[in-house]
Amino acid sequence: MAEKQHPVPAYGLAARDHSGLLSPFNFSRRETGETDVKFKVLYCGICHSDLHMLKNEWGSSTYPIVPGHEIVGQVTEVGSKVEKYKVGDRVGVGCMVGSCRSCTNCSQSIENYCPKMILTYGGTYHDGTPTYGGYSDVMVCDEHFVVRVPDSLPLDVAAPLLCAGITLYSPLKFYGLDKPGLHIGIVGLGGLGHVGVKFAKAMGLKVTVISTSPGKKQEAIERHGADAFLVSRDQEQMQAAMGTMDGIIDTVSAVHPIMPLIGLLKTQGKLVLVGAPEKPLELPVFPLLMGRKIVGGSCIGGMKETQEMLDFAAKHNITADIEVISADYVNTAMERLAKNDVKYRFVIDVANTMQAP
Ligand SMILES: NC(=O)c1ccc[n+]([C@@H]2O[C@H](COP(=O)([O-])OP(=O)(O)OC[C@H]3O[C@@H](n4cnc5c(N)ncnc54)[C@H](O)[C@@H]3O)[C@@H](O)[C@H]2O)c1
Ligand SMILES: [Zn+2]
Repeated sequence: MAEKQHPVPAYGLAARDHSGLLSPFNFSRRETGETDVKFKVLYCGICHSDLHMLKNEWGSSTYPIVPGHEIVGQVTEVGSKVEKYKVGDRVGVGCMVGSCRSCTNCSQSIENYCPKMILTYGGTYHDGTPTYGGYSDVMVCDEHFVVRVPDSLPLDVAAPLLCAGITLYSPLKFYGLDKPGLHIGIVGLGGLGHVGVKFAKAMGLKVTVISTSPGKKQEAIERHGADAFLVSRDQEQMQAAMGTMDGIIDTVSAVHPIMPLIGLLKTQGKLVLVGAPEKPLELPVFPLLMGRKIVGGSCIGGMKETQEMLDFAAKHNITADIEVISADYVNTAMERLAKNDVKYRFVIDVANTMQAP
């Protein structure tokens, strides 16, 4: 029984099956261990991955699922060996809550690629119990997987940075697409895409948004700071932009053609996929060979880099554009997210709207 596994009562929203419908769920969290931080969850962002997981679109979901990996809150208790945090601190937890801490990847601060990485929800913790995410009132997490939210960032608009922010920041850095003056494309102006534009602009890049929705052009440019906007279905526009980009970050959540994107790249340009469609994409080989082009992937970021990203966001005043919702709106929010009807991230006001009855 999830309710009795651990001593600390917790309350949240869970899906019981692949209908993905969320409803109230009583469960429990472990006692605050020596290196654990316990915090009251204040806000939690809704990532498209939550939707994929709720509906078992990746085939790996086990129910019940309490989603949520863009979690921010205030520390209420710390274990005796915790060094970095104290009661009252503003903290966040992203997509992972554990890893082996000893493999090559862990020792290089890329715990996100540890073969034993433990997801914030839908995973199994070291003690054998299932992990539950941030659509819940309380969180307990080892301090290594907790980050500090800088004081200048309001918590609600900072929450989406914990996943969306790091998912765009990390590939820009790793693939060398962070050099001022480079031209990059960002495909999909959703939760990931819109913060990606902001990070890329703060790095001094020229940014073109590539989208199927012409209606997003004005906001992409005026609100998020993009330099240009391409409607991916407009052949003429796409043709005119061929061979102009040093890199492209593709955030699209559904199956889509990547051939036109490869065409937009300069010789030796890089197409980085971060969106996670449920089915494979078709990979045209010749256009890659002819321009020595690179297709890569990227998955969130390590803990050190996640903290660096938050500090960078604070320095450059980067926050997400959000729609704050109450807990009882979450199923409607999921329906809207599935229809791309969100500007640009839903964030649940957990503290004020999610209380145990
Ligand atoms: N790699 C990672 O570490 C990582 C982290 C977080 C999310 N993701 C994945 O990234 C994807 C995007 O997440 P998000 O939260 O930004 O989602 P979102 O729904 O906010 O944004 C997705 C964008 O893709 C666009 N889109 C959807 N279908 C399309 C299609 N067929 N053609 C063109 N554009 C289309 C939408 O209009 C929207 O702008 C999801 O698949 C999610 O699971 C990956
Ligand atoms: Zn996410």
